[in-house]
Amino acid sequence: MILAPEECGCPIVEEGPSLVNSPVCSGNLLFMVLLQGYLWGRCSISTPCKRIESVDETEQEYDFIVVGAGTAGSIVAGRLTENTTYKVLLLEAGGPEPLGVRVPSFYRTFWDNPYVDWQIRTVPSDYCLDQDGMGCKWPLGKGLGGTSQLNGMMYHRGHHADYDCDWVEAGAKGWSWDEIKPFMDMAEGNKQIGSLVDGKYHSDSGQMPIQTFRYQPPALYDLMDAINETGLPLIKDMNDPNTPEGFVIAQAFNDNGQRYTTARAYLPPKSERPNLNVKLHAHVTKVLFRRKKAIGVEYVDESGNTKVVKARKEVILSAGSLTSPKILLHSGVGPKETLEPLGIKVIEDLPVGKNMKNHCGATLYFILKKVKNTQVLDWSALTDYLLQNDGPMSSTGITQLTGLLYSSYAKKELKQPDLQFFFNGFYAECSKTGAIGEPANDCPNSGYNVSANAVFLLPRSVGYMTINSTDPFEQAIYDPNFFTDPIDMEAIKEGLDYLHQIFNSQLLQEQYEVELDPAFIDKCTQPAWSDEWKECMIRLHTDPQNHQLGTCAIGKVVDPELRVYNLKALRVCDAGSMPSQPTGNPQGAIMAVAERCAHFIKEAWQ
Ligand SMILES: Cc1cc2nc3c(=O)[nH]c(=O)nc-3n(C[C@H](O)[C@H](O)[C@H](O)COP(=O)(O)OP(=O)(O)OC[C@H]3O[C@@H](n4cnc5c(N)ncnc54)[C@H](O)[C@@H]3O)c2cc1C
Repeated sequence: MILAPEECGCPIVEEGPSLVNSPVCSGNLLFMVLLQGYLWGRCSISTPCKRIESVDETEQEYDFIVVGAGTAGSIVAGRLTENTTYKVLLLEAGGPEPLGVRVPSFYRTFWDNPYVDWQIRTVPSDYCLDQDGMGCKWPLGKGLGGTSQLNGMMYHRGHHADYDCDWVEAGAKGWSWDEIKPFMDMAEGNKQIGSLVDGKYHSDSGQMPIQTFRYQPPALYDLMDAINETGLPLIKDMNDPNTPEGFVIAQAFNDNGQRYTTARAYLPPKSERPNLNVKLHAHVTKVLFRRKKAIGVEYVDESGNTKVVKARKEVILSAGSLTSPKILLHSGVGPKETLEPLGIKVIEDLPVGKNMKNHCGATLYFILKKVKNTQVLDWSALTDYLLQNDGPMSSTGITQLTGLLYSSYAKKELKQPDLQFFFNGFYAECSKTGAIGEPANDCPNSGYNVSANAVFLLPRSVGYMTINSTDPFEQAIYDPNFFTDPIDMEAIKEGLDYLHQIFNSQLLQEQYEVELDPAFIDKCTQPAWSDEWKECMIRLHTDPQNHQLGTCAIGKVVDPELRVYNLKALRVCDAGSMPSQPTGNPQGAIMAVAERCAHFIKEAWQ
């Protein structure tokens, strides 16, 4: 039933950008206006009684200050305030979660929207050449839930060797698989134990709901059949250590057809948790110190006023791997050769920002010349969604399929696949009029567009971030240094060969008549699929993942309990604290880092 707003029990406050002006879908005003209105009116989607309200003014002092209400920060603040004797302030530069991010099929809709995306660009380079020579675009979440508002929702825990070998060897003592697993379990609320996945490798007691999306488009099953035809494995659970390799419909952070950000999963409204104050539109500019002890932070509020707030016990930075180091640098914690020339007083000389790592790959664009029904957002999809939380709007199309394989550089005995594959298309994100059965916007003239990505998960190239200004509102400098190690390029080429096999399969050729999209290959004039062509495509259509980490790594900037070395009362708890990549999607590991961070803090202050 479609409910009228007054039946929700709390007033509906429309916040954040609307779907109506989405750049992904223009020209369908009436249908999109109605769709947005129906979503707001559906209480189980807009959940007005669970709204996280921002305090007007912060108090002078709190026990703990958490900076950033993103993926990790929401968990840290949610867990700390379970202890009702702690008064916690959660400061977030962005605003509330826009309603549209809850709809899985709109998962790309808010990329590049300044309300929810920091719109980060890396330094110009000889890759990401399809992005106007201005460096790579890195979408980065802003607002409640942080990047868990924008991401593809795939749940992966990484492989045991990521922790047992890579993390521990990098100095993360106490972070082996067996030691981190309890915290993964603490976060995971798996809804398919017994029906799809094995309880030995999953937990159902955590706060984050996890399951496969309810809906899979028919094209996804064709794609799986094509993969099967090429002889590549299909698996049921990519988190089962016995099946590390294969293609799978990923389990995702969702429930009842809706995305769950960590803010939604962990942060109760003010009425239920009075010891938690959330201040939105509060941009933290620096940490304040008395000698070597963090005593509070400075932030700028929505009116442009600079405020100071004190912490009795600790300050926890969870502003993400690209921003926690930036705040540290502006506070005087970082390499002295960076800080001194800028005139920033050095509080502690540490290699902040120096170990920036990210997964990297390439995107190939295809046209399906012979397509079946391509329109996936229409009245029928909207009705399925509103009435049953099901249908095309409740999933991410063929993006919910992923695959993990070994390149020739992987150590198979470690069961640590180092290539991952993603697919994009068949999203219910755009419609001309909402009429059932009409073709999608990009049909039928040239065909229907899909794309696929091959990503190397253990890149050898290491980047850095730094600042060259004392203005905390200026973007920092991000240089991922992709391909400085030639192995990274070679491994991605192997990944492209797998995609070639899949898209060249008899099934996809016969049923979809697939070909490379001429609009995306015309700059690479070498013979298709030659080594030179692949390198050209990789540099042109580079696919930097948004899995940046390591900028405040354990063993370099923070100790194994996530405390900044040689300073008191200051921790970094987010992707930046992770010393190296999990081989897969990182949010599972980031949630475990945040759970464990809260655990360390509670233990320290009990
Ligand atoms: C497009 C995309 C797709 C992805 N897909 C997946 C996926 O399918 N599965 C997966 O596991 N991972 C995925 N990821 C990666 C994953 O989402 C991120 O690694 C993770 O969310 C990062 O968590 P975090 O807590 O470190 O930072 P964030 O979630 O980014 O949180 C940082 C928060 O701090 C706030 N903040 C920043 N600066 C300040 C400041 N100065 N003052 C106050 N607040 C501040 C930010 O606004 C933000 O809310 C994807 C990422 C992207 C961008």
